[in-house]
Amino acid sequence: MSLGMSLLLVTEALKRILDVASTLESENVGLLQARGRTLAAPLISKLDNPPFDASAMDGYAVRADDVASIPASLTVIAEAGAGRPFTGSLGQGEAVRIFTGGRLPEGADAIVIQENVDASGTAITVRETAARGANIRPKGEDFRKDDILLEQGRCLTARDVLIGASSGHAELPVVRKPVIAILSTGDELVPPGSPLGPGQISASNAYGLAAIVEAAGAEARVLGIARDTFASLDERIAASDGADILVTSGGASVGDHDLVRPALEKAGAKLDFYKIAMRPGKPLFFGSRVQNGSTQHCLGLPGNPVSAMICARVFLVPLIGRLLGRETPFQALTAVLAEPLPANGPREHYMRGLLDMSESPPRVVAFKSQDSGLIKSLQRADCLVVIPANTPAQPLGSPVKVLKLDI
Ligand SMILES: Nc1nc2c(c(=O)[nH]1)N[C@H]1C(S)=C(S)[C@@H](COP(=O)(O)OP(=O)(O)OC[C@H]3O[C@@H](n4cnc5c(N)ncnc54)[C@H](O)[C@@H]3O)O[C@H]1N2
Ligand code: MOO
Repeated sequence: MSLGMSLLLVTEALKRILDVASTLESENVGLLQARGRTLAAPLISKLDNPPFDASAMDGYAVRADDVASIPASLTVIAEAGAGRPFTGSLGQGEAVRIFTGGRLPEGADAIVIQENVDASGTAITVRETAARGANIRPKGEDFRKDDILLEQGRCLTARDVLIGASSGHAELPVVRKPVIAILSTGDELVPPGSPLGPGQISASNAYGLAAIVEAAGAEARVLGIARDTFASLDERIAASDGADILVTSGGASVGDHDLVRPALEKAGAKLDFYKIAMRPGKPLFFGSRVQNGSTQHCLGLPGNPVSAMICARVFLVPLIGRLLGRETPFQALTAVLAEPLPANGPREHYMRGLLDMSESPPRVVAFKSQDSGLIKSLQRADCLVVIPANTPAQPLGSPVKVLKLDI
């Protein structure tokens, strides 16, 4: 465990977090519950699509040879609607009335659309030729039985669900949703909407964090607010039993009331690291504890709402991704500074800013004030400008790494 002044680099901290996490077990869910879940195995088609040669239009199934010279007179011998196939066979000079989705009758090899036909009882006159295969969707044209349609690890979209249903699956195997317990700590916190007493503030972190957790494909279990006492922390930590990750906010620093780490250690957690070379996010800690044979990862976020949210995006979202068996890298891009930046200190700085993608290369401005108490600037920002530790002052036009904020 790294303690005291040895601050871990952000990349190293992230690696250590991801290295100890592995994909959770899978479960089957119905198609209506599948969107947003992570596919636990490749999706293999059980069917050909279409399952039979099918008409793409309303009209008449014919033999292409019979309509090679027009006008052509044919006799309608039967009807083939969708789901009501004609089981006989079509001979020379014959046609079958067919509708979109109807199975192509044996003997037919083209569909003439009804707009090109004059009908009088069972006698029809075809006014346009139709080439072999015209308006027919051949069996298996789209996909075939045993084709791999979706790769394992995909976050299922609406279109994925559609193809799951089309390929004969009533349920899909998905990775179990990680359960993320979220614990707020601090004597000063009151639930949002409650009147503030002296020195109190609105406890916002759990709500922002729960939203990130849900967006990342996990289930949030909000544990409420623990007071700055071991008794209160012990009780709330116990309520996290069974959760895959326990995220705490606040009480991570060095103050007299920062009891979260000792309380977690009391509850059996082994700390892996504490303090990282990141701004905001210096007092971040990570560890894990084993309960009833399963591992619970413990991520301690700083209390400042901006720090908590940025650290959740940088560390918690990839950790959830790892439990789900999918990669969720931050999409880093390079932009140039539209305003100069002062020299950076000893921590990698994740600066809130605004990105202008309409220029090439994109231009970015980092806000002047980066105090981690300023919630409105996080809300307004659309990116984080990442400045490595100890970078000297940078003039306008300098290239910088930028992470788009998608939270
Ligand atoms: N002497 C030092 N003081 C501090 C250091 C340091 O290295 N030496 N680090 C600073 C840094 S950096 C940070 S970040 C903060 C984080 O400290 P904690 O994680 O212990 O957070 P708290 O003190 O509990 O809270 C900080 C701030 O955030 C507010 N807060 C807490 N929880 C919530 C919540 N759920 N919703 C909204 N706001 C919350 C809290 O009221 C405080 O204002 O420590 C520095 N100090
Ligand atoms: O690292 Mo703290 O999160 O800057 O305010």
